[in-house]
Amino acid sequence: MLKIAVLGSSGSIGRQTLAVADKHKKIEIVALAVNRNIQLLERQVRQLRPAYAVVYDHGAAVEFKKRVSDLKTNVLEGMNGLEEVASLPEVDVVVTAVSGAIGLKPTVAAIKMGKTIALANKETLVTAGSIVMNLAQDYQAKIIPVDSEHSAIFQCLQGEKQALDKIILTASGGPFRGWTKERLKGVSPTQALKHPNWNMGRKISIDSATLMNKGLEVIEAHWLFNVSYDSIQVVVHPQSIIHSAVSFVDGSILAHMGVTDMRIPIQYALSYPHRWVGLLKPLDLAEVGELTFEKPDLEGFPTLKLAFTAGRIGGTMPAVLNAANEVAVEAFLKNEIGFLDIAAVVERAMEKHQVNNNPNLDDIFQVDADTRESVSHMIEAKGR
Ligand SMILES: NC(=O)C1=CN([C@@H]2O[C@H](COP(=O)(O)OP(=O)(O)OC[C@H]3O[C@@H](n4cnc5c(N)ncnc54)[C@H](OP(=O)(O)O)[C@@H]3O)[C@@H](O)[C@H]2O)C=CC1
Ligand SMILES: CC(=O)[C@@H](O)[C@H](O)COP(=O)(O)O
Ligand SMILES: [Mn+2]
Repeated sequence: MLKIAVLGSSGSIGRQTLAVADKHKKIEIVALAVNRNIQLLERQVRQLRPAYAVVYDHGAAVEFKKRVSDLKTNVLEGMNGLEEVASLPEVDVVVTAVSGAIGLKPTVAAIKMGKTIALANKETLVTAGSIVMNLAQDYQAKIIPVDSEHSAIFQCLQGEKQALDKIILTASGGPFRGWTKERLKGVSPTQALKHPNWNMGRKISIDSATLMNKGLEVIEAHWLFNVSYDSIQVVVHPQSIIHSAVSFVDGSILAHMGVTDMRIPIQYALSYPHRWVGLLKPLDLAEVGELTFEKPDLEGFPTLKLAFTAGRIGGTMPAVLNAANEVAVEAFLKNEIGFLDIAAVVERAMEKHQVNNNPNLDDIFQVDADTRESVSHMIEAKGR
């Protein structure tokens, strides 16, 4: 049996992970964790009977403990709870499927116990990529990407990493591909949440609309595959059939294709280095028809350029990019700022930041907290 802990079990990736586990009876769920969606967590716990359930939010945890007092499940709360289940000796794989840099601490806890991490939470690598990858090496913890592009690249590179020349990261272009800046000014959260190809959580959907998702993925790819930023090319591919590609030194390009369903990369992260029979009807290329490619619009969607800049500067700068973006996306979703303000706020936070080139984890947490505070003030002042 493969014993797993799912951090973020009520979310898009978390629910799809449980669907994969349900199909493959060789997976046992040891722990589930959410922030505050205790309605869904209760259903999951009653069905799956994990040994542990974590509710991050204190008030929701108190209520949840009452609701499941008839069960043997140990209910934990807060960051300690997340770190505890990520470190359990009986857990083989920790699926990090929480949204945002909150995923960093439990991922580090899991790494320090030498666990295998099925990593969906890209913000962890954006915020502290160097530290996380070094720790993984020191503690011999494996990080298997879940993000569709990185799973694609990981699969293309099996056995051939030495001959890699370039990573070709595909981007759908989001719901506003081809829109002018003028048109983008007035877009609403409802419009921005409508991704053309994927059904995802709210934060990543907004990131896809601004192209920040691709920027975060560039930094994620840099750390996962140890490639320079000059060797990462972003190509807009509106059909999202090619999930990414790699170009080798001899000029050959290997691409990974599949239907737009995250259960495939989630399953691969759990089955690696093997392949299990899939849950879905495979892609029918004859039905796909056309695959098209174009250059990203860096003027209309400046977040991608900002992410390349933050990645190249390195040190604490990517943590600033990420924290500022998380706060700005939240504010956009609450209609406190406009769509184009997201990039403007991130750019301003980066301009104000004094980079620490060699941060430790405490420095990263401090920069993350300071950026959130200063960006919140920036947004408040804008609203006045
Ligand atoms: N969705 C997708 O297709 C893809 C997602 N990813 C990445 O995967 C991650 C998850 O995305 P997605 O599933 O879409 O996000 P969702 O918003 O759908 O789900 C987020 C999950 O994280 C939980 N969570 C948030 N904060 C905490 C916390 N402090 N403690 C415990 N749990 C917490 C939420 O709990 P609650 O419900 O209680 O708030 C929820 O279960 C992100 O980093 C995203 O970028 C990557 C590729 C594809
Ligand atoms: C499913 C997945 O991995 C998402 O990150 C997806 O790639 C978002 O699509 P775009 O950011 O390319 O629009
Ligand atoms: Mn992705």
